[in-house]
Amino acid sequence: MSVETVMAYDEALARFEPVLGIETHIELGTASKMFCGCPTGFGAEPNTQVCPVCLGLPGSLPVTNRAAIEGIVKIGLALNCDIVEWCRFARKNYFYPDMPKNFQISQYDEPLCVDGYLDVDVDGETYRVEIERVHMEEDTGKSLHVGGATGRIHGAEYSLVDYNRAGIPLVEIVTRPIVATGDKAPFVARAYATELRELVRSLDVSDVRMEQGSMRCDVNVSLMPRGASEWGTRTETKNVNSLRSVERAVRSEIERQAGVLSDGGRIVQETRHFHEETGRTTSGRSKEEAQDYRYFPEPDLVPMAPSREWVDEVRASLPELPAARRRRIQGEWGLSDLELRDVVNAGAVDLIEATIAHGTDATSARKWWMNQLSRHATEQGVELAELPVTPEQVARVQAMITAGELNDKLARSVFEGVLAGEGTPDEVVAKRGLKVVSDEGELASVVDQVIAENAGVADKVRAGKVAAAGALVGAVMKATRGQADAGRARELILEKLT
Ligand SMILES: Nc1ncnc2c1ncn2[C@@H]1O[C@H](COP(=O)(O)OP(=O)(O)OP(=O)(O)O)[C@@H](O)[C@H]1O
Ligand SMILES: [Mg+2]
Ligand SMILES: [Mg+2]
Repeated sequence: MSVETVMAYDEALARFEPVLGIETHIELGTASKMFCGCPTGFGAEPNTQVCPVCLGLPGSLPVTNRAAIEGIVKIGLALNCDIVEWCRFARKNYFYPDMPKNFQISQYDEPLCVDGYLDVDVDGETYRVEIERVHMEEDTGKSLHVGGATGRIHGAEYSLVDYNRAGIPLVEIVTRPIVATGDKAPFVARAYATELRELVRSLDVSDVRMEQGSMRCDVNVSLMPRGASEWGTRTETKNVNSLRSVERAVRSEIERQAGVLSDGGRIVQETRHFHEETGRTTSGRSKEEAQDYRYFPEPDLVPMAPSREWVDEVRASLPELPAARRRRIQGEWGLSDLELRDVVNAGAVDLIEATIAHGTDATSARKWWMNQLSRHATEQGVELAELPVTPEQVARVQAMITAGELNDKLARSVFEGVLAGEGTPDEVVAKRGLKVVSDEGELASVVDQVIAENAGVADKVRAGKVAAAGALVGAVMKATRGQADAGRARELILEKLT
C-alpha cells in the first residue's frame, strides 16, 4: 500500500471546497421484524430470533409490519418530507454471507418519504441540510470473523454469522449534497447527526444508540478546487459509530483527499473504513464499476398507499420536536444561547423540566442540575440522568431551602448524602443532623458568644463600620457548622451593636 501524503486541514480548506453527503441507517425499535413476527431484542443468543421468512427459506412469504411504516412516516414528517401516495418495495440483489436471502428488501426509485430538510446550528449559524429521501428496508445479519492475523478481516481463519439482526426494520435517510460549509464542514456533519439522533429519539421510534449500531452513518466527502463548479469524486466512509467519529471522519477525508489531489493523484470512488484509534480512513470496496444490484419491484409484497387521512393522523400525533422544544424552554427559563447549549449538551433538559413540574422554579432547578450534580456526573463518568438522584428529590431539597429549613451549603451536603446512597433527602437531613438554626434563642446565644470572643471587631461595628459585621456572621456560621440562617444572624448582630 502506498503512503499517502496528508495535507494540513487549514491549507486543505484554503485550496478546496468540500461537499458532503450523509446516509444514516436507523433500526426501528418495533417489537417484531419488518416482514415476520420474530422478536428484535438486542444481545440474544445468536440465531435464536429467526424464522423461515427472515432466513429466506423457499416458500416463505413476507408481510409488512404496520408499526414500522408508522415509524418511518413519523421520521419523514419530522424531517419535513412529503409522504408519497403510492410506492413499492424493491429487491436489491447481491451476495453476502450476512444476508440469508441473497437479496435485501429495500426501496429504490420509489421511496416513501421525499424532499425534506433539517436545520442545524453551528456556532450560532443555521445550516439547512436537505433530505433527498427516507426509505424503508430491512437490516442484514452480522458476521464475526475469528482467528487469523490481527486486522485482517478477510484473512480470518473462519467466520460466524448471526442472523438475529436480519430483517429488523431499517430506515435509510439520505441527504442531498451539503455545500458551502467551508471550514465548518466537519462540525456541520456532526451537528446534523446529533440533531437527527435527537429528533428520532423524541419520536420514540428507535433507541438510536450509535455504539450498539441502531444508528449508523455513512459519510460521503468530495473536494473541488475553490472556484470550480464541478464536484469532485466522493468517497463513502462506513463504520462511523459515534458523533465524534462523524466529525473526525470528515476532517480526515478532507486532509487525505487534499493530499492526493495536490500530488496530482485522483480520488477513487470507493467505500472506506474509519478507525477510531488512528482517526484515519482506509480503503474498502471500490465502487468505480457501480455494482449492479438488479433492482426490481418486490413481487411478494403489495404496494404501499398511505391514505392522506392516516398521514394527517400520524402528523397530529407527533410530539413537540427538539428544535421547537429548545425555543420554548429558552424563553420559559430565560436562557442565553450559551446557557441553552450547556443545558442541552449536559443532557439536563428533561431533568430540569421534571424538577420544575415538581414545583421548583426554573433558575433553582437549573442551578442544581448544572452545578453540583453535573460536576458529580462528570467525575463519575456517567450521564446526568444516570445519577441516583431524581427530579422529585431535587425539588424536595429546593422546597426545604425555600421554607428556610436548609441553606445552600446544607443542601449541597444533602445531595452528597443522596448521591452516596444514604437515602432520600429527608433521611439524609435526619441522619446527618442538617438543619438551619433559626431558633431565635439558640441563635441569639451564639451571637452573644461570638461578640464576646471578638470584642475588637464588635467595637468597629459599634463605631459605625457596618462592613465589619461580615466577620462576625462568618464566626456565627463557623460556630454552628454552617447551619445558622446567615441573614437572621446578621440582623441580630446589627441589632445588638448599633
Ligand atoms: N460529489 C459528491 N460529494 C459528496 N457527496 C455526494 C456527492 N454526490 C452525491 N453525494 C451524496 O452521497 C450520498 C449518496 O447516497 P446514496 O444512498 O444516494 O447512494 P449510494 O451511496 O451510492 O448507495 P448505497 O445506499 O447503496 O450506499 C448522498 O447523501 C449524496 O447527497
Ligand atoms: Mg444509500
Ligand atoms: Mg451509500
